[in-house]
Amino acid sequence: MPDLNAPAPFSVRLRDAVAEAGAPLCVGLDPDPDRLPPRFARGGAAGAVAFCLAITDSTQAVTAAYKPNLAFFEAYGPDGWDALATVCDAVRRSGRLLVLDGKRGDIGNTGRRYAAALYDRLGGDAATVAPYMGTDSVAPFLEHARRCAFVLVSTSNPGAADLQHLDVGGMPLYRHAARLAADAARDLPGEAGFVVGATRPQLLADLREEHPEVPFLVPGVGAQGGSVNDTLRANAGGPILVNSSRGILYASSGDDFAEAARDAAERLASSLADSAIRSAGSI
Ligand SMILES: O=C(O)c1cc(=O)[nH]c(=O)n1[C@@H]1O[C@H](COP(=O)(O)O)[C@@H](O)[C@H]1O
Repeated sequence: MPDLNAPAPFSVRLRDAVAEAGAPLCVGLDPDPDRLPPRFARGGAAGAVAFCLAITDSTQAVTAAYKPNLAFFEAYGPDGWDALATVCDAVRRSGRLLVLDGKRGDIGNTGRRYAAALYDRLGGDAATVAPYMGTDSVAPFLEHARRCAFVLVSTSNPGAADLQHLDVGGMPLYRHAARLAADAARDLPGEAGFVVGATRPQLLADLREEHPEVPFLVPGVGAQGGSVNDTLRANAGGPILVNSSRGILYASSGDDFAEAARDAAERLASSLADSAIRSAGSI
């Protein structure tokens, strides 16, 4: 008998979350003490929690997923773990997808503990995973049914070119990373997704052509300069989450920060929705 209470596969939940939000918007939760409004910055880890909860409250109507970046919580020390757990609870209660961005990747038995922390303890629907230790380092994140391992395939930063774009046996290394993740997921219960930066839309288009059904997590719009239009055109209608962190979180540093974040999220969501319609028309 199927368990009717079990959550649906990640791809199904992604499709539903995007339909409910009206756009494939992922809001990154990167509470940076140097950027928080002063009254939150003074509050340490508790200030970061209060700030993130104000952001999730004000943006959730148009948001399909939230992506806490673990670095911004871990930097608070032991209190940071509690802060992260509180923010994760709030996201789960909101019904939005929870993507945990820790960029993990290690030998198998260590990887399994990372996966237990992110999926079982914190309740993440997905986690970001670094693939450069190979298949056995990605596999622990694919052993959990209904979860998605977003593998760092083609990242948004300038240094992506240092290794990921190198020609390896007639094909750039990032395409090997994508195939490795997709192949590993075939024999395991979890799903593989790819992190693909918005800053290089041609690479996104190439990956989408080869992997039409794979969910993409796309950071790099807004503060890093990637274009929403180019991203959605290159994506050709595939499953996608487009992340913005600083462009939403720090839209204002004043007392109106939550309203400013809501306005920024609404603007980005509506430009994502418009671009998706335009690119569907041009196919
Ligand atoms: O895995 C990620 O989320 C990620 C991958 C990547 O290639 N580039 C990238 O910027 N990120 C993360 O996405 C977020 C981008 O933040 P903003 O540039 O402020 O929108 C940060 O949390 C980064 O760590």
